[in-house]
Amino acid sequence: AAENACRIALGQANQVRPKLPLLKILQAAGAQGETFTLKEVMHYLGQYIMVRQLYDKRQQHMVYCGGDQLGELLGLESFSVKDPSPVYEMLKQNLTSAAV
Ligand SMILES: C[C@@H](c1ccc(Cl)cc1)n1cnc(-c2ccccc2)c1-c1c(C(=O)NCCN2CCN(C3CCCCC3)CC2)[nH]c2cc(Cl)ccc12
Repeated sequence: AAENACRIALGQANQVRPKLPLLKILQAAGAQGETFTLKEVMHYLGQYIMVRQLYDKRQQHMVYCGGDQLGELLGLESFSVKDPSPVYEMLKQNLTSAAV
């Protein structure tokens, strides 16, 4: 009924469309397609960091992304996963709403 239609519409509403530089990073981590939920974007960025071994093996909350496309996108040499603000800042610049 109407609430279902609304739920379906809202379900679509939380899709985001990464800009090309971010999309390339997500695809390098195995992402398919061009629109994602924010949760999926975070998952693939985490996978990317692991696959590219950008985190410090001893201090595993530290990510050293200088020299990597991720660092280019963040404008950072490194960051701690304990302070997500630079990542959210980057996402604000690199995600557009995919609402129909
Ligand atoms: C809470 C969450 C988070 C999520 C977003 C943010 Cl902006 C900060 C923090 N988080 C906590 N540690 C990590 C992390 C740490 C090192 C290497 C990879 C991921 C993550 C990140 C995830 C993720 O999807 N995390 C799932 C569980 N993680 C636990 C850590 N695990 C690894 C830790 C290093 C050793 C191998 C396992 C992987 C699964 N996605 C991210 C994307 C970015 Cl741009 C940065 C960090 C993460």
